[in-house]
Parts: sequence; C-alpha cells; structure tokens
Amino acid sequence: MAQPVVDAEYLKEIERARRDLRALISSKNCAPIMLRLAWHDAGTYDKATKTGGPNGSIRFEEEYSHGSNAGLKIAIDLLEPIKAKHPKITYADLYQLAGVVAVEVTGGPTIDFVPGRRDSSACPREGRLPDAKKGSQHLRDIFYRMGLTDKDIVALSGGHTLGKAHSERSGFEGAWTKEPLKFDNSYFVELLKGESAGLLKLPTDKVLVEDPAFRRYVELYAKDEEAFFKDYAESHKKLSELGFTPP
Ligand code: HEM
Ligand SMILES: N=NC(=O)c1ccncc1
Repeated sequence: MAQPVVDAEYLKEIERARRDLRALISSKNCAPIMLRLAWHDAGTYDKATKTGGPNGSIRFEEEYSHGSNAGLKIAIDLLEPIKAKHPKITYADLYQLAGVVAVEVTGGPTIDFVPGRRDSSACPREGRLPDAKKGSQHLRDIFYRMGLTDKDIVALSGGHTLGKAHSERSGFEGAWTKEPLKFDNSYFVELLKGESAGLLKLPTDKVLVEDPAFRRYVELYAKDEEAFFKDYAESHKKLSELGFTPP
C-alpha cells in the first residue's frame, strides 16, 4: 500500500484518534493488550530482508492466528470502530498509536509518535517473535534480527509491568507485578526479589537477571524509575519505527 500523505489534515486526524484511543483504553482497561498488539505488529521486523515490522499486517487472520498472537484479535476488534471513524489513518499507524497511548494512560513515559507508516498485506511466517521458554541467546537472536540491542531488550521487557499471562493463550498464567494496570519500574524490582508468591516470571524474564549484560540494566531500572522511563521511551520509539523512515 502507498505511504500516507502526512499533511496537516492527517496530523489533525491522528490527534482526534489519540483522544478516542485514550477514552477506549481508559474505559475498557485494555492498555496491556493494546501494548502487546503494537509490539507484536512491530516485532516481526527483519533488518536483513527489510520485511515485517509495524505495517498493520497483524490485522489479517493469517498472522493473528499465529500461536504467539493468541488473544490479540480482541485488541484488533476493539480498534475497528476507531479505524472506521478515522479511515485515513493506516492500521500501521493506528496500532502503534494505541501502544503509545496505552503506556501514557497507565502512567508511563510520553513516547514520541511520528505518523506515516504504510499498511502491508504481507504476513510474515510464524516464529519471528521470542519464545518465552528459551534463553538469552534466543532473545539476542530475535531482537538483534530486528536491529535492537541488549539495552532495548531489557527496557522493552519492562512492558511486562502491564497486564498478565493467560494460560489459554500462552500456557503461562498471572501478572508480573502487584499493579498490572500501572506502568512503573515494579517489573524490575520484582525481578531482583526472585520468586514472589503469586507473581509470574517467564524463563525469558529470568534470564534478564542471570545474564550479566542484561542484569546491569535490570539493577539500574529497579533503583531509578526515571532512567527506566527514559530508556523505555527511546526503545519503544525505535521498535515502533523499525523499517519506517518518517516522512
Ligand atoms: C522479551 C521477550 C518477550 C517474551 C518472551 C514475551 C512473552 C509474553 C507472554 C508469553 C505473554 C503472555 C501472553 C498471554 O498469555 O496473554 C506476554 C504478555 C505480555 N507482553 Fe510480552 N514478551 C516479551 C516481550 C514483550 C515486549 C517487548 C512487550 C512490550 C513492550 C511486551 C508486552 C506484553 C504485555 C503488555 C503483555 C500482557 C498482555 C495482556 O495482559 O493481555 N512483551 N508476553
Ligand atoms: N509479549 N509477548 C507475547 O505476548 C508473546 C510472545 C511470544 N509468544 C507468546 C506470547
């Protein structure tokens, strides 16, 4: 699909949609699944082939039916009325805007959002997102393929400050933090505590404290929420713009 023309009208439409997204996400308490949708649309990017990435392709059954995307049709369906109200906005931009608003309305950092992503109907094959049961080499393989770094891996994993796992979707169950609708650094505080009754730690969460190169960021973010917010905002913007050259 063609890249949208980001003129004054498009920018106004983005701000109208941002307001609608704030209302939807606040009223439905759906910030976690909206953040997961934005990350799953963007996280398929392959820098070597310049394929995948934040292009709206997750809206197709071919992609949202992947095992790793279980449950995300809920978010896709919740966004359809906003897409219908703002038809000029691409799905690619809408999904990334929803992710940015989800972080903002739950108390997280403001993330710079540059519109202009084009939609694609090319769905990547399953397997580009990380497998929660694997270790640090797998995490690096997946995120380095996107063009991201160790710091990005740890900062972005902080997205698990929101929401929970659902056994019927991923086989895992439970929240990572005591306040799953509050975007803060508690994910890192809990990681350093070790096992906490009732809180989830995926195998891939655990490697963030076992691998020394990751651990240094976990320790920083656990003690300095502002440092986490600054790095998270930078990494989230990078993720949301993989393969996208702002006009
Ligand atoms: C580092 C590798 C990652 C792995 C292996 C991973 C794995 C998972 C798994 C297994 C779930 C549970 C899904 C379910 O049962 O509903 C989940 C949920 C979630 N993930 Fe990740 N994730 C990773 C990175 C990220 C990133 C980078 C973000 C966002 C910046 C993110 C945001 C979320 C959110 C918000 C939820 C909760 C969704 C809800 O409450 O419905 N994750 N993740
Ligand atoms: N945030 N990541 C996920 O939700 C996920 C990633 C890979 N497999 C299942 C779920």
